[in-house]
Amino acid sequence: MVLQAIRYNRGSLQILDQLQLPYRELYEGIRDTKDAWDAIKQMRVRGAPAIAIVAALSLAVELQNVLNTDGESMTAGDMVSFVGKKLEYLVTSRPTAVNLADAARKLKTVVADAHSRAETSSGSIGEAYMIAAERMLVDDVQDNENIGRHGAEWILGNTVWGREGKVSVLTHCNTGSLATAGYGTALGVIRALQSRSSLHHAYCCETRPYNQGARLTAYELVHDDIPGTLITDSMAAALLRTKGQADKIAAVVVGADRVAANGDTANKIGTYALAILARHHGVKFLVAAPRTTVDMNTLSGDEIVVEQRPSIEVAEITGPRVQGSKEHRAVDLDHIETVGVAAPGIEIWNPAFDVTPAGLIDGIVTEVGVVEKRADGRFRLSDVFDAEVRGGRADGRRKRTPSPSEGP
Ligand SMILES: CSC[C@@H](O)[C@@H](O)C(=O)COP(=O)(O)O
Repeated sequence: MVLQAIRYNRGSLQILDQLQLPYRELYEGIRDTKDAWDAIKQMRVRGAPAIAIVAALSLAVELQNVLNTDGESMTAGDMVSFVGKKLEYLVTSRPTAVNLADAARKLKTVVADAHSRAETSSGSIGEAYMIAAERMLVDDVQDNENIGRHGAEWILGNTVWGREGKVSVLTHCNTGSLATAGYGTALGVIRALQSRSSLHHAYCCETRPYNQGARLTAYELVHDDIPGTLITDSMAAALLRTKGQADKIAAVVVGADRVAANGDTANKIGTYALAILARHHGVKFLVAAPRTTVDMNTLSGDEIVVEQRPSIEVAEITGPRVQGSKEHRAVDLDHIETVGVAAPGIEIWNPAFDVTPAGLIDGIVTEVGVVEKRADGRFRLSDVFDAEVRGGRADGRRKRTPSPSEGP
């Protein structure tokens, strides 16, 4: 059965509560933007594309209810300002992933366009919003399948092990069906390699402090019968050194929360360390992300605001009590416990993301193809909006928005 983290029908939205995984598959109703804001902030839903889509759909659900109850009394102008305010509120839930801000910007444009039409009303504007938000859900899955295909082809064509036919890949955090509308980005590349029988093995890092790798990626690998092994983050160097050759580890593939115009990439904390390791060991380092993650308005990684998370995420771990003998361990879902793992009183630094410099990245895999560095050693990411990339298609332009001082 295909993993579905987001369940949506017009007027109804449910998310798979990721804080309960991998032990419990519990869906939770999202009735409005407040519910979505809380779920995003508390990381019951996480992952850059999933956050954006859940936020957008939560407003679609809220609008459906508003139109059913107060639709008659609302003018078209009321509706535009209602949607604008709700989108601005949603964007404050988590700062680093750009997909949410990008979705909000696009949806505001949809609403403004609907308002400018001749026979405009609160109902027609709400309808235009809902159609656009629903489209995002569908498009994200399609984009991820294309990312998977381009990434798999690139690895198979650009690495020694790939040309021999089978590769292993190391990944970080969770970038799969749970972090997106479906299929996944970096995990989509792994799925695509597996589907063409070109995957030898997938390794995933546990991803401290929140353990998205241990809890979510490992769960997806097991769910999809993909040969996989979990390592702690601190084992990555030893893995590449001792098993890199024997296991044909051809690439480290990660997702992204924001790719700046020069290719610097914000992703889950620990990604930068993996990029340095990959370079040292001659392993390719790929970032897999849809174009909604590419932010042409952020010129370099220095401009990316990295979210600081609460210190308890480092100092404590929550999970079900484990019982049984050494050989037969069993989790007791009736006893969820939080235990300390740090000395009380110690100061804690907990940035959720780090920025990998473009110089350490070999390719940025998007739904329109893989962007590689040009002869001058730099990425030209505007190519993804012109689709001048390998195997690309020509559509979806989104260039950097000029600042007022730059003129038209
Ligand atoms: C396809 S999701 C890519 C990234 O969003 C992912 O790797 C990541 O860093 C998620 O961070 P999270 O803090 O769990 O939302």
